[in-house]
Amino acid sequence: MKYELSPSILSADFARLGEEIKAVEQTGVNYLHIDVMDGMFVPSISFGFPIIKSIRKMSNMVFDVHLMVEQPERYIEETAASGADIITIHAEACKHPDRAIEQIHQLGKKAGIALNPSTSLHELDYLLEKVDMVLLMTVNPGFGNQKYIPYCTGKVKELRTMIEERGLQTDIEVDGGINAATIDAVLEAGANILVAGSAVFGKETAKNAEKYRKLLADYQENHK
Ligand SMILES: O=C(CO)[C@H](O)[C@H](O)COP(=O)(O)O
Repeated sequence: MKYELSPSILSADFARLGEEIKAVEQTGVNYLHIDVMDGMFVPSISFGFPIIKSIRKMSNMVFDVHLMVEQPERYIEETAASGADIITIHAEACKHPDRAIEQIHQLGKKAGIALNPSTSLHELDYLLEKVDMVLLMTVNPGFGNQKYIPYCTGKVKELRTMIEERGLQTDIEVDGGINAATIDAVLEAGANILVAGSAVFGKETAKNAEKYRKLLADYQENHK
């Protein structure tokens, strides 16, 4: 399994966004987590497609776009056109997730389905075979720098078992409160793509990105 750090630019200094992204990219981190928030599905509003288009021009990282918006199907085409590589929609926000996932694949992008902490894994019963990634929120979505919700560890474990029992290779991404105190638990539970916002961006962005990149590379090396 491949382990990836996906630094969330929600915690970056937007006045120096290009520099911040370069700092993580230069350490060899492959993914970049991009949260689009609409002020409806989640309380806050982050940024939209003009920003994604601009940063696409200066970065070759895998753009891991997390649509925290109501009726995300309205924006799938624009997300793809902006330069996303992975498009993740929330099961709670979408009336026809099966159709939305198909649309993402038709546009040549990887599809992710996201679940809030208290949303049951049963939402995945008929979708798991269709997605490339499941994003499990490990905080209630909407803000960076929140505390990891401990019951999510069991949920990650349960999902990894479900994936293995079905003979799939689906990625599990965890998002929210991932830092030095929680990283071991989510890795041991079976997550392989780790979003980290406040643990990476800040005064020592490059140093933090390198620390977690290396930790994941070592973990991968020891779990072949
Ligand atoms: O989805 C999110 C919040 O809703 C974000 O990805 C958030 O940036 C994670 O931040 P942190 O690592 O600081 O918890």
